[in-house]
Amino acid sequence: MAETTATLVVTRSLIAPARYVQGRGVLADLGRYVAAIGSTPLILTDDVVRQMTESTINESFRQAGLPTRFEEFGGTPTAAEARRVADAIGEHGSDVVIGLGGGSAIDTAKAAGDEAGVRWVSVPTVASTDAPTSALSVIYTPDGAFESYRFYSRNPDLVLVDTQLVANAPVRFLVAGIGDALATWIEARAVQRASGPTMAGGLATHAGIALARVSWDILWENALPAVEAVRQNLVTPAVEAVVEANTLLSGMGFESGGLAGAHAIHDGLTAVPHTHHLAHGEKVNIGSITQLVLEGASSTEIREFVEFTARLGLPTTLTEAGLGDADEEVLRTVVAAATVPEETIHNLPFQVAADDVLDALRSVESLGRSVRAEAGLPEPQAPEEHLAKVPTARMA
Ligand SMILES: NC(=O)c1ccc[n+]([C@@H]2O[C@H](COP(=O)([O-])OP(=O)(O)OC[C@H]3O[C@@H](n4cnc5c(N)ncnc54)[C@H](O)[C@@H]3O)[C@@H](O)[C@H]2O)c1
Ligand SMILES: [Zn+2]
Repeated sequence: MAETTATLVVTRSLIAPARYVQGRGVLADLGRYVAAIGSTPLILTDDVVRQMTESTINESFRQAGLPTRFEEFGGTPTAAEARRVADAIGEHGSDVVIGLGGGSAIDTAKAAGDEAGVRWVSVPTVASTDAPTSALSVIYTPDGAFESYRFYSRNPDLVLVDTQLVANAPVRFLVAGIGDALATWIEARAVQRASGPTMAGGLATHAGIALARVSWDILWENALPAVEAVRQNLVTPAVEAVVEANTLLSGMGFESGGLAGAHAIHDGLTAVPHTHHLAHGEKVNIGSITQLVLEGASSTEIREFVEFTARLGLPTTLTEAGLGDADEEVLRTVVAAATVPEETIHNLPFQVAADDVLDALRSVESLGRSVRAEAGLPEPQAPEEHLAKVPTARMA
């Protein structure tokens, strides 16, 4: 006879934003969509993004009968910045907060909205990460090192992407977003093999895994032509496809499919200042290659991935990550941070030892160099000192 003790229930879960809207010029409709969510929005953004969007938003909000209030974003999603913005939400009596810009402003808006108890909306102006769709924020220390994930009970009420804005931005953002999105399938399939937990909680649904896979397929087909188009600020079907892959499919795919090695290595890379010139998706690409090596993927698969991402302009060597001449102690710091017990690297379907991760990471340098040489691509370049911490409008 069955006992009446608690049973271990295996759950599968999928979470998603309430609405996703993408299209050229769609920022002009933001007011109409936001009016369905709240009546006193607060827009969190920096000066660069405000300048390129303010007149369109003013007009859109005027037509929708919404007041326009901007709050200047401090630049890093720290706990203190989230608190400050939450206080601003309370002060102004705002009932919805809009993260406008890159992943940092968007993550801060989510954190602040959660603290203040209001709804939140993502309006990415670059397709550089899959942050806009997720129900979590990545929180950093004031020095830019990974601190923690913060999970929320819901995804954004709206994600709205204007593809013309994305196409007008420096192409490096789109390339970084492709790096972030390619990792999604590499990680989701590893989590599936391990029957590991996803970021949404529980095991992955078939839908979550399928979204991760679709994102990968779209990128192999469309990433190179999309990058070419965005160099010329063009919105082509390939650009539309890649923006959706980077933002929606990768976002839902990683959250409901699971993270593993690539993002843990990314988090580890943030622990040393050498890599701070890289965008999120660029660091993730070093993580993807490291994970492929660590899990013993076939040499053909690894080399194809390295060549494809090198052609896109993603870093594929330690040299490009600023770690070309880093001593063992620096790499050990990266690995120690990547392998702390709470890290997603432990979702891989085998025991992960720090020494194995260290060697996989070290192997990336010669691997990346030899693939580049074979493919006739130029030698990797070390970052220049003057490069900013994140890509800005100055860096095409
Ligand atoms: N929460 C999640 O699920 C998740 C997922 C992936 C990444 N992230 C986080 O996202 C952050 C990285 O985001 P990011 O790579 O977008 O960088 P970012 O948000 O730090 O910086 C973006 C920069 O681009 C500029 N910018 C924005 N739109 C522009 C445009 N159209 N033209 C020119 N410049 C423009 C901004 O002024 C800003 O300086 C990291 O904090 C990372 O942890 C979070
Ligand atoms: Zn990511």
